[in-house]
Amino acid sequence: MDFVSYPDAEMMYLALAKQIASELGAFLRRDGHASLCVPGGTTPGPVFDTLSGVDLDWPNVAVFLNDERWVPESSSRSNTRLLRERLLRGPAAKAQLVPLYAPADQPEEMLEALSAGLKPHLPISVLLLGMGADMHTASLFPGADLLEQALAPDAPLLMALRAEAAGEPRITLSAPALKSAFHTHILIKGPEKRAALERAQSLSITEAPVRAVLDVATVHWTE
Ligand SMILES: O=C(O)[C@H](O)[C@@H](O)[C@H](O)[C@H](O)COP(=O)(O)O
Repeated sequence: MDFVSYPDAEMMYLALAKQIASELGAFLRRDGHASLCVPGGTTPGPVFDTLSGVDLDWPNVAVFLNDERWVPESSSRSNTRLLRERLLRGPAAKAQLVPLYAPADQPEEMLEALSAGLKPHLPISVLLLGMGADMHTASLFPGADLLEQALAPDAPLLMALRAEAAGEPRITLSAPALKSAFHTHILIKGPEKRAALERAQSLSITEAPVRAVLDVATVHWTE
């Protein structure tokens, strides 16, 4: 794991947005297309604000979430809503949004259709992840009902998971799908998450699911 500590949040958001843009740019020049997989939650908004204004060949960038809470976009809990409001604006409005939600009572009903939409965009060019203080990443929560299956090397691309800490049912990329990424960044803020990250390194992967990606990730942190 690489660990980068920044003097303040503003510098971290700017540096990370710049790095992601440059990694996407390299894929676009080489392959003509790229994919960007991003977290929801409260931390990444300012990175999205900067990234959305960067001049890139956005129509050839597929953007999708690491995971989604099973709520419609009208809910303030919707990660898709966050993406539309903070990332898919300005120049980045031309990116292709690959959905991780479709109206249905339960995520299981949509797994097949959503996986089919996602498959053409794998492996992920650039993966940005968040992490909770409980050491979950994406919706790989400690104690989730299907955690072991989602961590297994032969896990399907997308899975529906339920966990007490998660609130709603979740849909999430599985560990092997996340691990396929060419570039992996984890964005965390504050002393509690830094301590959790350190603790994660001595725990098992089911206790600290973020370990699934730690050895290939660059962690970006500030107070
Ligand atoms: O839907 C979600 O909640 C996310 O995708 C999740 O994995 C998030 O990245 C972490 O929970 C950290 O969330 P915060 O940035 O809000 O602390």
